[in-house]
Amino acid sequence: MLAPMQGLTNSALRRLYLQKYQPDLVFTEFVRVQAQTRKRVAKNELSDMQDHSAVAPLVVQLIGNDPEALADAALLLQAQGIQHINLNLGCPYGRMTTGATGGELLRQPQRLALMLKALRRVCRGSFSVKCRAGYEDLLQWQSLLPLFEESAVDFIVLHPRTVAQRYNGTADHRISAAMAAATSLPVIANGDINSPQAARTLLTRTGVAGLMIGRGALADPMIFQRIRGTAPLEVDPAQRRRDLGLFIGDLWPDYLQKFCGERQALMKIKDVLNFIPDVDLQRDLGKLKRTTSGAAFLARLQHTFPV
Ligand SMILES: Cc1cc2nc3c(=O)[nH]c(=O)nc-3n(C[C@H](O)[C@H](O)[C@H](O)COP(=O)(O)O)c2cc1C
Repeated sequence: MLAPMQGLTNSALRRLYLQKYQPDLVFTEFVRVQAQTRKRVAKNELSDMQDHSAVAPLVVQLIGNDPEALADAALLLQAQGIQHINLNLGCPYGRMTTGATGGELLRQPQRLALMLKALRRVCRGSFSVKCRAGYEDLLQWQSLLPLFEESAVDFIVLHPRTVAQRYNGTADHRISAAMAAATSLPVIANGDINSPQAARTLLTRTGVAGLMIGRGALADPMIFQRIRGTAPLEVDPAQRRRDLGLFIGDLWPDYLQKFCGERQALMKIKDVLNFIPDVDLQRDLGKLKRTTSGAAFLARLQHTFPV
């Protein structure tokens, strides 16, 4: 499944992945649930959800801390046809002004239990959580697991770093294996899955039910197909350029349509380019990122990443 990534996995990017790269499931960026207003979810966030859910399941990820507001938001989304809800328990950049959210909630198990209960009560489709292994302690998941089991979540996405670690160090998938062995709930492993080979090893060695891939799927959109064996495991540098040229070229018209104006679309597509890590492509990607108009962007793309 394609991971939720704020600022990146908007409806245009998700649509392209579903049409061409076929993850089994896509997530929205996190959707902030407002406890202070009766609306609960901002209008622009709602409009970003109304598309492709017929092609593959769309999971809407909520972030918030108020049980009642979260339940209201889930009801509102379900009334709009959304069937799958996920709760963010991993974001390390909580907004403290409106109370602890995301990964911070791992420090508030009592509140968390109320939130899980409230959401489970109203979610008629799947209700899942996405969490870190712990706040500061990589073993905290052991005390969180009974909470997830009691509230009968449908699956757990585990990113086995602590919240305090943010993105430092590496995701320790021995923890994913340990969690999968400790519960009958499906555990989805997430974090640092950057190659189809690593993905396959994880699937065979850890007993997890599935994989969620974020940055690795931006670096190589075909990773889902490579894992399944419907695309080659490896490609030569010329093919790599062609694949990226196609990916970026397909994304551009959708971004132009989604974002107001060329400037905004350019800014947004450059955010995607930042996640392509190939050392030998950085010079050409740098030139692409320095373009200042749509025409220049396209000309440079066709010149350096011909398809
Ligand atoms: C730019 C960016 C934005 C992210 N936004 C979210 C988000 O909205 N919700 C969430 O649960 N995780 C978010 N994450 C975390 C990813 O979903 C994922 O857990 C993390 O990147 C580890 O997986 P990966 O190594 O496959 O990227 C974000 C990560 C990045 C890099």
